[in-house]
Amino acid sequence: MNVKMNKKESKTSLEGFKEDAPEPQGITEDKEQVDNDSNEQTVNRQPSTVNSTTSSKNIMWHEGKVTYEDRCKNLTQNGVVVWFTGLSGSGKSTIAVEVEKELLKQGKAVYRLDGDNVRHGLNSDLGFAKEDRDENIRRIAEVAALFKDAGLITLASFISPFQEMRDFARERAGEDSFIEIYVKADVPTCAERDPKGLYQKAKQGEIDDFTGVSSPYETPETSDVIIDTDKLSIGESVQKILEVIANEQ
Ligand SMILES: Nc1ncnc2c1ncn2[C@@H]1O[C@H](COP(=O)(O)OS(=O)(=O)O)[C@@H](OP(=O)(O)O)[C@H]1O
Ligand SMILES: Nc1ncnc2c1ncn2[C@@H]1O[C@H](COP(=O)(O)OP(=O)(O)O)[C@@H](O)[C@H]1O
Repeated sequence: MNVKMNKKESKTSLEGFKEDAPEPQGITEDKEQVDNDSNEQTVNRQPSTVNSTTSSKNIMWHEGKVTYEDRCKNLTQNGVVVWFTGLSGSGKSTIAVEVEKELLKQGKAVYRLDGDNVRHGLNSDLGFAKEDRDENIRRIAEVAALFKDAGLITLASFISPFQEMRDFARERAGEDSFIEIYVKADVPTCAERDPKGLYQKAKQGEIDDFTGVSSPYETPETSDVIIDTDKLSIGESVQKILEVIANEQ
């Protein structure tokens, strides 16, 4: 197994650093950021594959002795975030559940994050207005990036209707550790499937801000894979995604 470096992470993590900041040593990135805006000259240390977004000057990274690469070696796999986006009813959860089952059979360390499930706990305080959806995806993007840093194949299925937040999730995981899958099915198809009866409720005005009906879905511009569930069976979709994941390992 070849543990992969993350090109975009390397680039991003250098941004904003002083010119005399130390260069990365070996495969583990360990950089120091000296904050000159603060009287106290705070030093922020950043880990191998998680880049800081904190605006606080008094938060310091506590370096561990186990790296991302160490974890990947133990697990004999690379961490990756597989991000499923699409309308409600497009098939995100159905496909992700099958992909998870197949990866587990292959002996992979895999974990699935799902919109409905996460909204029962971590994000139970959030609704479906744009700012709530953005915060929902921001938190999930951070969680998924941490799971990836733990070395897991992380499946995330969320409507994630806004391009900006999908890009944020990609940036947090790192370009080389993120696969965006557009689970494509149009509103009429999803409304006909209506597995939870939500389109019916939305059309009757019982649900506000329902994606595709009264809230926008921005068609993905940068998906790595498009799965057209109008054309592909569940089995065909699962096989296609397993092949893409295998290429990342
Ligand atoms: N107003 C509205 N719009 C869209 N979806 C709604 C809404 N209200 C409840 N639900 C249910 O919530 C699930 C989507 O949650 P997500 O966290 O994936 O949404 S988002 O990414 O923040 O847009 C979604 O799950 P999926 O059908 O699996 O996509 C719905 O079951
Ligand atoms: N080719 C297909 N791929 C995925 N789901 C499909 C397909 N054809 C029909 N379906 C059905 O569509 C529904 C998709 O629901 P779900 O997986 O909950 O979607 P989402 O998670 O995107 O809201 C399920 O009832 C599933 O059986």
